[in-house]
Amino acid sequence: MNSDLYSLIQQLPKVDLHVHLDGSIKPETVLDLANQQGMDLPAITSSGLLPYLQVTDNCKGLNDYLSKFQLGASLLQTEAALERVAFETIEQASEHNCRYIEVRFGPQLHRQRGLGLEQVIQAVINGLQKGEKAFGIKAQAIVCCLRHQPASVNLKVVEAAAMFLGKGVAAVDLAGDEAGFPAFLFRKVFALAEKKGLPITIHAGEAAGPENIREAVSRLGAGRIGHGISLKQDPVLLQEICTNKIPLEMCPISNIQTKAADSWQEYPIREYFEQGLTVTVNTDNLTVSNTDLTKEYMMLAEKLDFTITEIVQLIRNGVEAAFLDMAEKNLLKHQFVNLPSPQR
Ligand SMILES: O=c1[nH]cnc2c1ncn2[C@@H]1O[C@H](CO)[C@@H](O)[C@H]1O
Ligand SMILES: [Zn+2]
Repeated sequence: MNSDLYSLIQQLPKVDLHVHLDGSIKPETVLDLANQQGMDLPAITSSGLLPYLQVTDNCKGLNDYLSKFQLGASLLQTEAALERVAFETIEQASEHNCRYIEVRFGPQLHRQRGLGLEQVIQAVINGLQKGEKAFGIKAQAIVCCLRHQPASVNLKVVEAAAMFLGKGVAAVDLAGDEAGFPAFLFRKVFALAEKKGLPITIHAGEAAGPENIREAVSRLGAGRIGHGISLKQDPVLLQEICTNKIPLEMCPISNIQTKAADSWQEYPIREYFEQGLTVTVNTDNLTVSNTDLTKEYMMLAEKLDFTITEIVQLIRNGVEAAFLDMAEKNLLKHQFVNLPSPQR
């Protein structure tokens, strides 16, 4: 590995628009929480826990990837645990000079011990706000609807998210098993989100074709798309997304692990970038994917020859795509004015 390049990338100010709380619990924190909660674990060291929390290169696909969330979620059932893990997500981001982050989670997954949706959301926001103060990072939450859950549950999630709009929640999302539950099933849910004025991002084109991306932007009101890997299969749609400046939240390391792309050579980020799409680079899941922002950009440099100038452009795209109003975005932009842009 080129360590000069690594430290240059690490030092660049960055943003992360797509990171899941429940996929980013530090293994040591899993041990600690299990200890506090009297819960049995399948291993007693943090390295022993990794196979239960993290995928390897042998990950078979998105559903295999999603199986790594069970253990962590079982420990995120109290306000204290949620607040701690939200805080630690900001702490981990700060180690890579992240200046703005949107952390997402499905509040309905954290009710096993009786918490209400609003209590879960408030606990996460509390942790994010503590992290903002401690590390000088601006943080917001994104609330996820889940594909395998009934509309009745997702509608309640949207209602709860709307109560926190402008008070820590930036947007709503749709996550989970894309191949099993296509986007058109969620029209009622996202009609409510639109009615409530919630910005919308949808995981689409990760484990299924471009029809889910089309549905997301044309029927569900998505202002951003999570991943969008299969967009290249529909050049007309690609042009529409480009013209309408709808950002793609790409997560390169996760996208290779879930087999959204079969190899780095087939990963479409460079062609999207060169065609003028608003491509952003994000982590998806710090623990499940064993990643961080520096690693993501390093892979783009090493596997796809992205230069520092190009990396800086990807970072600026992320700032542009943030779910912030004009005034807040302009404030954030101040932190990205004097970036080094030497050619490698
Ligand atoms: O890359 C992804 N694609 C689809 N769903 C995901 C991905 N990463 C995480 N989740 C899902 O989002 C839930 C809330 O955070 C997680 O529990 C997981 O099921
Ligand atoms: Zn995701």
